[in-house]
Amino acid sequence: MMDFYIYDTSLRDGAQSEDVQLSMPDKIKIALRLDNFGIQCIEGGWPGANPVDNDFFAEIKQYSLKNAKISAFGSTHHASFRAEDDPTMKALVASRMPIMTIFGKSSEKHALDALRVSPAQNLELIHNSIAFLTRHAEKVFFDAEHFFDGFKANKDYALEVLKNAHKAGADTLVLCDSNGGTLPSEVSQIVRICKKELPEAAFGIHAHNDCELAVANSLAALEAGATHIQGTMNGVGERCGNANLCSIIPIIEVKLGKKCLPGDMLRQITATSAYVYEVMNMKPFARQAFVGKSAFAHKGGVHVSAINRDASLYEHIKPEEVGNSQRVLITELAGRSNIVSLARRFGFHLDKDEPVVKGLFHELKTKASLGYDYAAAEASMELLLLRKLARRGVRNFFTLKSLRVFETKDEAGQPLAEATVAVEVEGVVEHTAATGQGPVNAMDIALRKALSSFYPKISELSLRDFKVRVLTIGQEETSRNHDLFSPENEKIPARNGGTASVVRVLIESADMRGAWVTVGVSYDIIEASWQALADSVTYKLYRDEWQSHNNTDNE
Ligand SMILES: CC(=O)SCCNC(=O)CCNC(=O)[C@H](O)C(C)(C)COP(=O)(O)OP(=O)(O)OC[C@H]1O[C@@H](n2cnc3c(N)ncnc32)[C@H](O)[C@@H]1OP(=O)(O)O
Ligand SMILES: CC(=O)C(=O)O
Repeated sequence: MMDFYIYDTSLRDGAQSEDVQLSMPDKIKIALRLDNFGIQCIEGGWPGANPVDNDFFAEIKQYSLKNAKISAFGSTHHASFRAEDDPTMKALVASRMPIMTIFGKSSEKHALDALRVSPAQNLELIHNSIAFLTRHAEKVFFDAEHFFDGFKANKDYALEVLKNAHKAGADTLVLCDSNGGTLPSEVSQIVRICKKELPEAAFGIHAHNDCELAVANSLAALEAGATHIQGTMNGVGERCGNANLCSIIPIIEVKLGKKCLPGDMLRQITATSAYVYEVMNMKPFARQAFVGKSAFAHKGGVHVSAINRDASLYEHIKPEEVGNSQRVLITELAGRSNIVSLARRFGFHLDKDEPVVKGLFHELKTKASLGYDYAAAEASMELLLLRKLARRGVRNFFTLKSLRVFETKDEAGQPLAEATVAVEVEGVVEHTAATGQGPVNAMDIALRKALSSFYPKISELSLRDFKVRVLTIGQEETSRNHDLFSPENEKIPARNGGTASVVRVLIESADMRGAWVTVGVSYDIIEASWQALADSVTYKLYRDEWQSHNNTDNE
């Protein structure tokens, strides 16, 4: 038995988000994943509103869901029809979904200005629509749209709407902060009054995030007695979004010690959030509470020093509880503790005072201050660490003997890039040339050609992303850092901004085992790209060798 009823509206209100457009198969994929995750009710869309939603309701019937019931959403019937003749009501019934949710106006202003019906007529629309649908669904939920604004304008009318909906047979009265402008203290107070006026009714909350308060408002309602919470995965939704279930669910389970998911499904929430982002074709929000990439990422040396002693000193819950993990970042704000922690991740137990830690600390910190973003390029950081520790066979798989890149135009005036590369592998020099779509592509093709006879698996490597960023670190900053660190520190020659700026290149590469990111920094974009490319290829070769070495050991 769950303490709270989670109602997901990602496929309906989430799809009202400006940057979300879901196909029918996308909706099915998300619904199946949310069912698996343990959501109790999934609002599929508005039957009759568009072909995708119609197809979704037809298709979802082919699946037997283990946790969720699907709800079909719509409005109260139109004033010009009787409930039984209204197209929206008919489409809801035709969907044959077990749960039907309708929204109706709970503010006089909305009845008068948006619907252009009298407040008394609005009450009739609500009553007739709910009474009609209760004959066709297992449950009917009533979304009291603009409830909090309506209550503040005319408390008696807003309460009359709820009483009317309850009398008509609505199973849950869902109080909506449709414009997202209500404060938690108001939500709390208003929900308590509603519960007092209708002690036998079940209450829900549907909050929007226009004041960044949707989660806080949902929790305020829940603490005041609401048991049904509507929200979306990752908080997607119209305007600034809906209450984020990826925050509400962990708060209910971990902070309040109540249940809203079966068993230990909470551990799946980070993966489920990522899946929904992927299907919605959205970039995940790194700083998202609980499930974001940065939710348990530690950058400051002081923090890392403390978490190495006890993670709870800077973590409010254990990341594993929500299926996330701790990350320690190596940046200009790192201390030696960051290095110790990083090394431990790769299986090396180092002491903070070991010379190798000090050396690594200086090198990583100086490079970070010069623009090498090791938080983004973890593969480059791993290579640097392993090289410094001279462990795990990170060797020079190849030595660059020469590199020439030039650009010309073909007869049609199109740009043509050509690269020639000479590399030495175990005493043998290989010299190749290639043309490409741009200088980096040409360099990439030429390098792989040169290495392919030595390392045939190089053909598995693909470059997935290439990002260039002009850095704004000033020259003064570089010299200040040189005072701070040892003289052998890498120096980047003077830069004057504009076209002489230093650039950072990040390359994301992949093979069948996964993806990795490498970095290069220089005032010369070709050199920065070369550094990132060389690290990418080295990382692939090192990982393959390490893997086959481990497999041999295990046989
Ligand atoms: C708070 C919310 O998020 S509610 C959900 C909002 N979501 C959507 O609107 C997405 C789906 N909507 C649609 O596809 C279309 O709006 C449709 C198919 C539902 C209706 O399209 P149309 O018939 O062309 O109407 P249109 O969208 O221009 O206007 C909305 C109509 O709904 C009516 N309406 C609005 N709220 C309600 C309500 N609670 N009860 C009954 N009717 C309502 C409006 O009065 C208006 O009808 P009118 O012009 O006759 O007064
Ligand atoms: C019902 C709904 O989506 C709202 O009031 O915001």
